[in-house]
Amino acid sequence: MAKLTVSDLELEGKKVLMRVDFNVPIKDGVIGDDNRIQAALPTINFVLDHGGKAILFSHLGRIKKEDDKKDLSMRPVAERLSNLLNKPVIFVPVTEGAQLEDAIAKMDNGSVLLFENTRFEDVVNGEYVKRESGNDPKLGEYWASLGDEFVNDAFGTAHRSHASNAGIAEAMHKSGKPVAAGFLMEKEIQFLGEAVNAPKRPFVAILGGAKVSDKIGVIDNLLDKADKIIIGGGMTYTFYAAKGIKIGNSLVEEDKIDVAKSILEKGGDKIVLPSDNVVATSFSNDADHKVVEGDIDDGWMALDIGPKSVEEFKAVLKDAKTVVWNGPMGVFEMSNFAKGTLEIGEYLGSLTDATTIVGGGDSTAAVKQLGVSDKLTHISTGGGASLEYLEGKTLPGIAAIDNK
Ligand SMILES: Nc1ncnc2c1ncn2[C@@H]1O[C@H](COP(=O)(O)OP(=O)(O)OP(=O)(O)O)[C@@H](O)[C@H]1O
Ligand SMILES: O=C(O)[C@H](O)COP(=O)(O)O
Ligand SMILES: [Mg+2]
Repeated sequence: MAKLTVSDLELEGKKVLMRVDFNVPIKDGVIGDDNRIQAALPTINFVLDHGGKAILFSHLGRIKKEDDKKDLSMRPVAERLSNLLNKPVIFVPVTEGAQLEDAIAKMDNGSVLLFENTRFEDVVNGEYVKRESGNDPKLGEYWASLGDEFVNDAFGTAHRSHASNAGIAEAMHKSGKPVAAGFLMEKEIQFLGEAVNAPKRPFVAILGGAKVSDKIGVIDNLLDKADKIIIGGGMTYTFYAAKGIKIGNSLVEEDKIDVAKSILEKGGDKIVLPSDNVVATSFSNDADHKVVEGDIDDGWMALDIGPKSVEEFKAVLKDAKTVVWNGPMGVFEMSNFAKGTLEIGEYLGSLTDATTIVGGGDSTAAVKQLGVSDKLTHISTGGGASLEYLEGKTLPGIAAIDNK
């Protein structure tokens, strides 16, 4: 069903609440890759060009304790956004209260404001209360009260039912205010929709990265859709554990080993695991490292897939007509463990006959860093969101947008 979009709204002089996904890789206040910020610019510029007041907000990282807030302020994002838009961005270092309300009241038409990380609301007075990520209706109502219209352009967060996307939308509906999709949201739905509804086959999914407990369920569901599922990166070792292969100190989610077992039983040879890995003595680029096949001894951790696995994965990908990739094959941020991700990325770039879609904050950063992003069909800003969309799930962030 067609969704209401930002171009359907009356914007002049309106306070336009905009949920964006600015959950970018960030370390010590330095942004690693700003793809997600860039991807939201068309919608932001559209609102500004039409005389709207753009009130932006996003989560950044995960906040579970007070201390997490130190490194996860939105301030560096506001600075980057200001550079990209080439105009000032009013940064408000709080998520509610008089300071925010006053700043909004003072906004001129065509100006931009970004307030602090919405997940700061997850920890209040030192307690992990999850107001944002548990979708506390009071918080959604409060944020909804700050604006006239709500534009959701945060495709990357659409699989979450949080106060800042689903909660606000519900409150807007109750008060008769419109909820529309931004251009990025619209584009992502269009692109991924084709891959879900009628994938050209063989359809191969590649799952890696580190969010094992989040994404392992997706693999289970993708079994019905994909022809092959390649597992790599940090996702691998929970599956190794399920198969009784030794994993040393590699990343593992103990309480998902049973899920991995049942996926392996159900999937049979649809599931492709790496046969060798680059293992290291510690989580550091300077650590001693070597390639091993099969068992990983105690004192070693796997940080990349090995060369044999790369060749095996390429053989599976060779005839693919649709490839969806989420999650790097190794700790690509460290040069000694980037090779698996690089080689798979380059190989995908060479598959000119296939639709190749990469999703995920770090995965996107990886293909950009490695210089292969131009050769891929679509770079999605969604990680978990693109996967759940591909599974055919209804995403709460999308469901909450008004139909036309
Ligand atoms: N073997 C491994 N051990 C530990 N971490 C790994 C391993 N392989 C990859 N990673 C890490 O996984 C992280 C990325 O995983 P993640 O699931 O966040 O992917 P993503 O593309 O960012 O998706 P999303 O947008 O859902 O977060 C990287 O920081 C990378 O270093
Ligand atoms: O990076 C993502 O996938 C989204 O921004 C959601 O973040 P989350 O996995 O921390 O909820
Ligand atoms: Mg990530």
